[in-house]
Amino acid sequence: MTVPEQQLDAEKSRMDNVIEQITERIGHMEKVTEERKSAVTDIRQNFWSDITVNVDEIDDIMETISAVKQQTFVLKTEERGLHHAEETLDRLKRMKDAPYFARIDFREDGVEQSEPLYIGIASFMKEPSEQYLIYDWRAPISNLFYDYAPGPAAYETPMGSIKGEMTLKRQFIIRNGNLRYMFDTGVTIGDEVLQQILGKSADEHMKSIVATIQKEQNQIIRDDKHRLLIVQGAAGSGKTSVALQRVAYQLYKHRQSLNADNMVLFSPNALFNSYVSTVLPELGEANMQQTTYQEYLNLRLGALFQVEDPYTQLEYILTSQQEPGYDARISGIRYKASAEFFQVISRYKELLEREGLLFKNITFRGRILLSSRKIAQRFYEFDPSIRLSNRIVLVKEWLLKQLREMEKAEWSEDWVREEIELLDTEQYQKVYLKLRKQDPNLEYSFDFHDKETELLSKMIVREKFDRLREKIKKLQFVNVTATYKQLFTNNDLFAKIASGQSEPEHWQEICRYTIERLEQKQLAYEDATPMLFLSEIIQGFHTLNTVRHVLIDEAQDYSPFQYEFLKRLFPRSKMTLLGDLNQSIYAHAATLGSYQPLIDLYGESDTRIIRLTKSYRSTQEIVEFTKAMLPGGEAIEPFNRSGAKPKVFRTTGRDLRVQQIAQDIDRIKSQGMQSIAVICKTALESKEAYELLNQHTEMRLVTSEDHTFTSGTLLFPAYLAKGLEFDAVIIYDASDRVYKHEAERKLFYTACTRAMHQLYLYYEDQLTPFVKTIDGALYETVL
Ligand SMILES: Nc1ncnc2c1ncn2[C@@H]1O[C@H](COP(=O)(O)OP(=O)(O)OP(=O)(O)O)[C@@H](O)[C@H]1O
Repeated sequence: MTVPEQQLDAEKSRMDNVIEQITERIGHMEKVTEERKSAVTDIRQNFWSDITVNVDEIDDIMETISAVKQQTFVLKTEERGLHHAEETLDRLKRMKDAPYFARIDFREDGVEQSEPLYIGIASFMKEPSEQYLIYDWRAPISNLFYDYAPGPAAYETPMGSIKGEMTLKRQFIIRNGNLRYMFDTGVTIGDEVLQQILGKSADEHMKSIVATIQKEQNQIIRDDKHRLLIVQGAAGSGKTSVALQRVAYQLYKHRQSLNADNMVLFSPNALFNSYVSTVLPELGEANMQQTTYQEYLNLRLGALFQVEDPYTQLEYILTSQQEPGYDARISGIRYKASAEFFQVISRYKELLEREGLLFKNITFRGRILLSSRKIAQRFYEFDPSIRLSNRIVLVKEWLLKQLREMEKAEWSEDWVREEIELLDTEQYQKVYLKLRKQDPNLEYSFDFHDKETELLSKMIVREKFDRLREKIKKLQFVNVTATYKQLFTNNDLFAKIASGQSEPEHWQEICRYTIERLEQKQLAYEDATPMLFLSEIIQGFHTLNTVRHVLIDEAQDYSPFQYEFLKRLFPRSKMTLLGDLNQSIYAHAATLGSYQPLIDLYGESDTRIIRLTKSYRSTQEIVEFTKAMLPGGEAIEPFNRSGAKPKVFRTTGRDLRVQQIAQDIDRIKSQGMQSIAVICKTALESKEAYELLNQHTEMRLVTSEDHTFTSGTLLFPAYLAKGLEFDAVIIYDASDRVYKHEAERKLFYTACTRAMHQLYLYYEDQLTPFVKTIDGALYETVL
């Protein structure tokens, strides 16, 4: 709806006025920041000169400590003040360029006049009246903008619901302090602004969507009631965007009790982390902790095993169909990801409380000091009602005590004398000084040599035993690997604890494969979480209690087993899971065929599922084309933005295909598109494609080792492109020999849905059966 000229002028002059006030405030805050900076520097420089250090008497020492504490407190307070001033300044500078993006006029019931309210990334008040010139988008009243069209409306406050009428809803696009565009809207949030935003080129960083959050997305951002929030959203429906705005919202709403360090985002890989890392700072918030599941596995298990990453596992699944043992591996992956296997490990724990836990021999210089059998005997002598992990602690203490006795027995052993002979001067010197300190006249006494030998012996033995003690303190005497392995070597044991479950297909082969890898100190990705879980329940869980909110993007890629583990890892946390079952690409995906296992985690009453069906990323043509690949894809709704039809090229031979792709890339670039992705099925295919294509046109090969996302022409396997988006996507080889098996459908869909404006597919002979639309694309044959 166009706005009359007169109102446009009024808005412009209001905006200029607000910017002027922001500019003034910036000036003021710059001064405040400078003053605080110099106060902090001053305290740091004069930290000790303001304190009288006196350590003569105990009272003096106490007084000195108290003065240091006092001074530290003053410094910390000033530093906090400086940090706050810098943050405010930074936010004001950001607001100066675009102070707000919306206006709503709201008349509260019982009040005559409606109030205009302007909404921006943060609140701004007129001084000294404290009248709001801008409301933070997260303030309760701002909810009106996201949830209502003009007409009756209401918003919630801590004091209750405020009802009234929205008489105007207006949107602005302000850039660099200039009002570029403004219009009044009748619907919840007008399509015009969104169309402009979505029509732009892809960026190397994700953008914040605060100005155009849609009603169904807003529910996700503001949900505060449920322990577990599950978002099932179509490709491009804004799941990642919403997750980040949700973090910003939570940080605002619970600013007294929550900070960015209490929130963790699990994302698929480091590349994706780099892609989303700027959204929160853009909103003036600190970034939450960002990690990947693999990073956590490596942290916990990396010292003991070579832990396979999910991409290596996936690469095997996609490329090794013909290899012996393939079906057994797939069956093993599925089983070890399942809730059934989780149950097996839980029942195993109950059994281990009574019998079967394995320990390691404690050896010293090739001798067994304490045998695993003896340790096990001691372990099972403790009262069985004591928790497994507590009994381990008791065994640890017992072992340390035993060790003290054994250490003494070593002092007079021959090997100690031999080691003394080999000591260097520095070590001798150390002992000599120590003895002198004990008795300055000692070196003249007749037993000096004996004393020296005694001390050296103790020193040598202690050093060696310290290493043993260190291992015992880290509970390395428990043989978790062997205890896990037992499940695969002892058929009777497995049958006993898995009773009631049907034996997984290819079980004997799964067992062989598992044992073989463990013996090579390799941990297959499917074994990593079960092994870690077993280790935690035996040795005590390393819970992360300070984390209050966990967000998991690409949630469909985690298994029920992993969710059970994460639930225990973060016992005090809310969870937001954002996923799309249509983009499940892992072999264990079948174990999460629905969200039921997730609902079971915290129970129905503590769980909410929200579905997002509208896709914003791609043009209507691309969405129509891609949704036809999915059974049940009809439910996906494209956002109203039109573009070119996807193009499908049939070529006669690989060389021609490569030439055609290279030509198309150059043409797309000449149209001004910044970001182009050539997507292959696997890393293997990507390498080959890169070697061929790079001879014709410049591009970057992306691998799972990459940490930074950049724009330009990138080439990578589909699974690494997850969560990302590009102006144009080129599917390197869409032939049916590449994408044929049903298990590859979702991978293919994921690859195609990365395209925002243009999509190209190339194939030879036969096109993949997953492409169904005939009218929705342009078909061409290149000869
Ligand atoms: N309300 C919105 N306003 C503006 N842009 C939006 C909105 N919602 C989504 N988008 C845009 O749509 C694109 C897709 O969003 P996002 O990546 O968050 O979707 P997704 O559901 O996580 O996708 P996928 O599952 O395919 O990775 C992004 O460019 C995002 O900025």
